[in-house]
Amino acid sequence: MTNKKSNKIGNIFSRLKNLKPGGRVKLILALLCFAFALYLLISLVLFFILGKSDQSALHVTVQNILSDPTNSIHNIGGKSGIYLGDFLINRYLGIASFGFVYFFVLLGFLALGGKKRFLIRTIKLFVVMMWTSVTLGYLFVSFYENSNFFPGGAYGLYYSQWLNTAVGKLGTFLILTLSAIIYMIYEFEKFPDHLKGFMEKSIDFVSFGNKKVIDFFKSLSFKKKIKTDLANVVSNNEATLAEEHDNTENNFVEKEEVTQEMIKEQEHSFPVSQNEPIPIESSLRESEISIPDISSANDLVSPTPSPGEVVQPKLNLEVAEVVHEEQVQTLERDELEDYDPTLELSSYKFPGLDLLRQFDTQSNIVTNEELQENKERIVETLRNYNIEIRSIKATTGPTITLYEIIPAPGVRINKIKNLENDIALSLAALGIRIIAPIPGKGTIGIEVPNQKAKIVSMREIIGSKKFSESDYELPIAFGKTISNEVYMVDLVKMPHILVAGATGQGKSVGLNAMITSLLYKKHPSQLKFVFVDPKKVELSLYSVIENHFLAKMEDEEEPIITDVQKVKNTLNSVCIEMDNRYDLLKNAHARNIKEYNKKFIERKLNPEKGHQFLPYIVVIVDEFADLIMTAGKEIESPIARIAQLARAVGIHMIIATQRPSANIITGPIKANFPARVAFKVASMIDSRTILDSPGANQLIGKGDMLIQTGSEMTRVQCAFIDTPEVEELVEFIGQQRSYPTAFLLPEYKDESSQMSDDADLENRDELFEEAARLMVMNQVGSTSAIQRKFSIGYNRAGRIMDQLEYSGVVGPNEGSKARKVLIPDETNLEMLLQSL
Ligand SMILES: Nc1ncnc2c1ncn2[C@@H]1O[C@H](COP(=O)(O)OP(=O)(O)OP(=O)(O)O)[C@@H](O)[C@H]1O
Repeated sequence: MTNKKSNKIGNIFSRLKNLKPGGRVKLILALLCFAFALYLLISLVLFFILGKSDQSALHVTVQNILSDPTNSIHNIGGKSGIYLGDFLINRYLGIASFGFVYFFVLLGFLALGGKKRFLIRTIKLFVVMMWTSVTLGYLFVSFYENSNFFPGGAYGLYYSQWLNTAVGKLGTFLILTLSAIIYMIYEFEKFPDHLKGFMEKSIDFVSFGNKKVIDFFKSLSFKKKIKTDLANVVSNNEATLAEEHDNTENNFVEKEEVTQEMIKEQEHSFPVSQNEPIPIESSLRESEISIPDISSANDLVSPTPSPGEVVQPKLNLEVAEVVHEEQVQTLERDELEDYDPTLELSSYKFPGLDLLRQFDTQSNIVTNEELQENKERIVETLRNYNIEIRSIKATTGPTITLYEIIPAPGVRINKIKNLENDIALSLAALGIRIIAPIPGKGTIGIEVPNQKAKIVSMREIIGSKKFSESDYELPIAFGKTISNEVYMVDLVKMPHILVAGATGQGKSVGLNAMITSLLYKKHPSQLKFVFVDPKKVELSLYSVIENHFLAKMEDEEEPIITDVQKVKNTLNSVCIEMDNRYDLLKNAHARNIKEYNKKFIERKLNPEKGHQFLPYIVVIVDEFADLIMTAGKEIESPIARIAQLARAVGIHMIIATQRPSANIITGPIKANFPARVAFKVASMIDSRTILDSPGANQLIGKGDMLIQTGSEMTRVQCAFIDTPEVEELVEFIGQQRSYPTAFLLPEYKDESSQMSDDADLENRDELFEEAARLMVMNQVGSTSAIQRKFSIGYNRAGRIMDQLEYSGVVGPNEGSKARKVLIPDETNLEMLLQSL
């Protein structure tokens, strides 16, 4: 070990020997500066301490320093020391002259290449020295008379007195204080850094571990050799002070890009570990704070030095206090605020009640006479048929009055029911309906139209507490019941509505009322309509709210779809939207749109994975009969599909027809539209088609309607909203800031263009072969079987089926029957597949 150490020392000297001439000059200059700084420091300090006893020497001049060899001087700096002390302290800047020591230290560093900020530091140093000198001259004038040393020097005294004469004592005081404050403000932030830098440099300077020296060595040309030394130093982990320089040097060699500033940063951030071996940079740092033996990190006890070994000065290891980071109870995160779907149109203003018309409702009140008259006639007619009644009660509605009677015991209900026409005759009124019994009441109801019907305005419905406070997802307010209650439903629960009524009975007004209630409650981000209007006039009003509330296919120009072919495409596109939404719901593990949107709002779903806030889509089809008559199954199939499945994904339908005949309202449609709304229809058969019971044929028109939800049937007077009101409403919405486009529905390829794709067996669907095997195995050609088995959408399954047909696996479409499978077994199928 001793040999190793002496080798290392030998290396240092051999390196010094190899210094280039330029390097040597720098080193010599630096050493001269440091030596002079030290000499000056000692001389100045001793001038203070021994100044009195060296009084005689105060008359030393530069000439007699060398010529007079007598040495009666105590200052170990000799005559020169005394001269310097006297000159700098008394005749020049006073105590501030100590700054010259620092100046020579800086010069030394400059010689070693530490050019950085030399000039600034020097300027600052002289400013501070001058200020100190003047201030001390100002404060300690008396010293100049009684003492052998002048605190501010002659310079300080001269300028303080010059200031006194110029601005007076107070002015001088203010100037000196103010300049000190200004300097402190400038320096305050940097002061700790400066102090630290100064301390480090001083320590480095004293301990020979100075970075400038290291830099100096670094710039020399003996890197290779030092690298080898480093390997030894690190592996043995027992470096001497000199070896640390090797380490340091080598570290610099390997990381030549590392700047001095970076080293400083590492110095702050380097972790202290007592168990792990100290990495190279650690040894560098420790060397810089003058801890010579880096092995002490693992082994703090130094071995007893053997003869010839260089004994290192024993240094205390200062262990930094362990910092205990404050702990928190819970992890605080910047929680993202909930997503607000309305944000994009946050300035959207909901329409106000003032857009709707107020009707005079007072003049149409049913009078008492009318009620009495009607009561008498009912009682009389029944008596004519020997039917006695125990009590009769009238409830006046907007269009009709309900007379509830309780017959005498023993009267057969059917008997009263059969008297419908007779009562109508005696009352000379149309639209009498007998409800026998009224469900859940045990009474028989006779609905008699009022002489003057009262118009139920949309305004009173929208303005009702029930509507405004409703928390329905998709509230639809229809109008008022017989008992004058606002009748409203949640479309989400319906989930689709079938509307029928003969022409002129209030169907269009009814549709407008439904749309209006939704427009009054929903923000454009929450609801989109798909309007299908083959009559082209009824729903065209709504085109002005295209970019707010409408949905359409991208390549579709008209927002209201009127062309039958386009209706077909749009409905199929809604089917695709439905399939897409199901995929999204499945990925989000949500059972319905409400859950899905809740998750999205709470930012639990990643938009980058295709998730988005899903608005409700309400498809409104006016004149459904026209469509079915022209396009038949092509319209019926997507409508039935949407009606069957779309509820959970927020797609709802309201379809209206003038002709509620059995060939229009077919089984699949009826089965999937449990909510029916009937305006007056032409015949009892029509009423049965729409409501599965008579009644709609007995209505009085003008918005008088029957609403059937499940088994419940309610007679309602539809709210009235006329065209100008609707125009004003949509105008109000339309003029507001909107989305750039309508809500875009997915692209749907028309079947005729699809046929070429489907027929193209080169581009067979990847599920084609598996689907073919499924068909052959089951011997049933069913599209829905493909859908179910492979969990794919209707359109894709249909395409696969077309490809199967084209390749001869299954036969052509046979309507409601399943297709024939043309391949008898799997062996034949495999042969066919190979030949394709
Ligand atoms: N709720 C209502 N209250 C009062 N009057 C109404 C109401 N609904 C409709 N009417 C009256 O009936 C007329 C016809 O209504 P509407 O246009 O809605 O009938 P429709 O069934 O749509 O007819 P079509 O099928 O021929 O378009 C209206 O102009 C209006 O005068």
